[in-house]
Amino acid sequence: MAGAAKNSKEKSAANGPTPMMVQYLALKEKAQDCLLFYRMGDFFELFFEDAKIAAETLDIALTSRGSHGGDPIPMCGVPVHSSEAYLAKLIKAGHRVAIAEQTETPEEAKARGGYKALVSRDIIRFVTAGTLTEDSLLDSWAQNMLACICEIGGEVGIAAADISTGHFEVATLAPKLIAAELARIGPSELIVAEGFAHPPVGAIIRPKADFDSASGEQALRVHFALESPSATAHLTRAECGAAGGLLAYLAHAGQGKMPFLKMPVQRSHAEHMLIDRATRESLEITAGQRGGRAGSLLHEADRTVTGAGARMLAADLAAPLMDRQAIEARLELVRWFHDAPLLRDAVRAALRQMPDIARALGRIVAGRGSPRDLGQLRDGLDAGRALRERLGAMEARPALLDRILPALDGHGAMVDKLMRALIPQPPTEASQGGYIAEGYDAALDSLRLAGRDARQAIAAMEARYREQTGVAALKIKHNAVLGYFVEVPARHGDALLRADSGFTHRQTMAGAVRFNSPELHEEAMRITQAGGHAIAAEAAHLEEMLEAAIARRAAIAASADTLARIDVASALAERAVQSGWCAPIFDSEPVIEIEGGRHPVVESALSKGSERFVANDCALAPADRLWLVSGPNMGGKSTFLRQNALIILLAQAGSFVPASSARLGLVDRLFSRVGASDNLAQGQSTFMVEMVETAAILAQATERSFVILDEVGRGTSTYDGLALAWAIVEAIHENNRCRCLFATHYHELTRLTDSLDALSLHHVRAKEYKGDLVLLHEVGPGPADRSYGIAVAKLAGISPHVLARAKDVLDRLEKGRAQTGGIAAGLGDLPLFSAALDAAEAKVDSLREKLTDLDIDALSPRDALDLLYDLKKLAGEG
Ligand SMILES: Nc1ncnc2c1ncn2[C@@H]1O[C@H](COP(=O)(O)OP(=O)(O)OP(=O)(O)O)[C@@H](O)[C@H]1O
Repeated sequence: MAGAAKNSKEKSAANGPTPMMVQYLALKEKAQDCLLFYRMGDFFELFFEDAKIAAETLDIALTSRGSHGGDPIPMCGVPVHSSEAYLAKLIKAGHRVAIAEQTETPEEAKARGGYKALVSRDIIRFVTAGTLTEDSLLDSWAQNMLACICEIGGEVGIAAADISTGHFEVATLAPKLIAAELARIGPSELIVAEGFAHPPVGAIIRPKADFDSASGEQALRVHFALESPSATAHLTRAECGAAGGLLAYLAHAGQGKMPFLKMPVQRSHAEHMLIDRATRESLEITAGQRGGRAGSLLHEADRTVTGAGARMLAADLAAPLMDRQAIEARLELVRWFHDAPLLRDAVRAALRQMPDIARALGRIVAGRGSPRDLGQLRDGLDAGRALRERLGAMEARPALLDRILPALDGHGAMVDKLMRALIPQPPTEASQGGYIAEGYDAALDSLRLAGRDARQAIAAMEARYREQTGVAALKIKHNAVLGYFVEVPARHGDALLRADSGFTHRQTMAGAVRFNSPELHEEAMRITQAGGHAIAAEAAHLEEMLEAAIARRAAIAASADTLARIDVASALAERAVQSGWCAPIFDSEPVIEIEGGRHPVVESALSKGSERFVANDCALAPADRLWLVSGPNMGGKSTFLRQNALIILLAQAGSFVPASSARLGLVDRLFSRVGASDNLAQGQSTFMVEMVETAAILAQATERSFVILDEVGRGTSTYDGLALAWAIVEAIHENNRCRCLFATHYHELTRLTDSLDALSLHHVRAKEYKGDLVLLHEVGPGPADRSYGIAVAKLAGISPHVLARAKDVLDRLEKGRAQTGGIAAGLGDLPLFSAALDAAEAKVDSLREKLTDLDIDALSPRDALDLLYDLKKLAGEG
């Protein structure tokens, strides 16, 4: 095994652990529940439980080395040069890793403590899902958020950051809104203060002291070098606490080395449409059912051409806006690109070539910047400058563009310097040099020239030696251990081994003999010296350029944001053109008037099979705000419900929408309860989940909200389900008074139109043609005439005799329903429903009234007979 320590250090001494083990255990103590990558030469090695976990996750061999307390020590290792790939796998599997590096060379250790001295090691970094900056460990199109929450004085502070780009935000929330806010942020790592009530599953608990609001505010001031206390005065105590917790965690993860962060943006949850986790999942906004992007709205809408654009679009869709002006500003920019196809193409072609400067900057500020990262800044900022000139020269620019374009200015001096200093394609690895361009530094050029001269001299020497010795196979080679040497095949070795040959023997191999010569030694020295000086000179230039980039980090990050916004707007314009999406119009009234609406994901799936999507209208307004949608299974109810929710979401994110026209009143909260998704992993039954989510909707939906409910109640027995659905519709109509689409198979619910005046009935059309069911996917007014369940079963291929039997059973059930009034018989007693029944009861009561008022003794036989006729008539009418 490479990198193994000396045996003497590994064996367990009879009287206690070896010095190496003592060092390892101390580092492991510091690493706590993180896996410890312990550097040994060219390997990172893991021991004990860590080794077992890593071997299993990485599918690498588990061996053992030495013993501890009498037991063999399990061990596995990964080569340092390929460790990123292994790290990525461990992080994906949910682990965190502490990297323990050698902090001195073996020579330094020897000089310090003699031959047996152990090289000192320390943890230099914790690699965790939320603190990554490496390209290879991140998805270019997705944000990578680290979030932090704490509670101070009854309020919850949230701080969230993507350190790969420097994005940093804080917010204060009421505790009940935490889940929705976390669902929007979608952190890959969540930090929670010790003692936080009900920490979310998987959260990492950190000491309470890290979240102290006064020290948090102080930490912000120090980190951002803020001189005036007023710079943080707008932040709440909860926000300062959360930001402090986040900074403390980052300092811990980087072991003092802080990553790139912009000044925190203070968010108010009222800025965004509130969308809880269940709604996000059911609408598949940024992730499809299987977790990835496939099948999601984001996937369907995304035509961005840069990683930064894709990340911004994901963030926009995750947080639709509530500010009409801000939405309209975004829309204006999309429309501008929509109406200018040539410009759009040119801008997208330019953006496509641009490197990801936000992430390059993130690596630079985190202290892991490479020549390649500087090359990316150079190319990205230069292309940004060209784009700025082009767009700035256009007429009738949208206001938003005018606002963001200036952020592309001001990098001229830096870009020019990087252009002169760097070669066109600088490498990621700096240690070998070669990335500073010729002509940038005369001293460096002459060092390189000296090296080149010496290499040429060595090449000439090789030719001369061949001639001199008569050995045509003689070669001058180089390796890391010997440096330069002369090599001849073994059978020619004797000629050079002679004392007067001018060569000194260095090594005999199986098939070759290796020599040195004073002349070769001299040239080799020249190369090494010149090379070493050249590398040092390049490193000094690199350092200086990295520092310069760090000093300009805020301006570079602002440029990256501008480019991302231009990418998002031009991509949404492209998407709109591709499928004929329209610009939504906003209205101050809480209306939803959508004509020709489509579900973008279903439409695109159908178009792959050359099927046509049937567009449908939706018209909700205060006086007709609750639609009950019925119709056959597979008829398109769920699709209709979702498409309206998605159209609203796209519109408020500043996108065109898949419809022929859309007039919308802003929606403050969007709720969707669609389908019965199992949540067994969390120990809750389907029905329980359904009710928990519905309860949240009833508690939170306002008059400005939009709710879609799909077959709520179907997760339990028919009677219970109908009863709940009934009560829920009433509550939404009477209490929440929000816009709502409610899909149901309970035909009985249609009776609610009698009592709920803002409720109307709609259905998805179907017809039977030659005994087969044809689903038209058209939404029309009125209730469905029947449920077609058996016809759908026939479509699905249920065998004819099972269908025939089902028909018999259905006939009997329907007969029973006719006789008893069905399962909803008797619902008229409900207070809200009583109006309809009162009319009937009024007639029964007039009969009773007449009988009660009657004085039988005062009646003549003739009057009695007349009265009987009257009563009979009255009863007949009842
Ligand atoms: N407007 C439409 N145009 C064309 N095809 C559609 C349309 N709406 C739905 N479909 C097709 O019908 C399928 C079923 O739609 P959906 O799931 O919305 O039906 P549903 O009425 O909710 O069914 P169920 O009651 O069984 O849940 C979709 O997967 C899609 O292929």
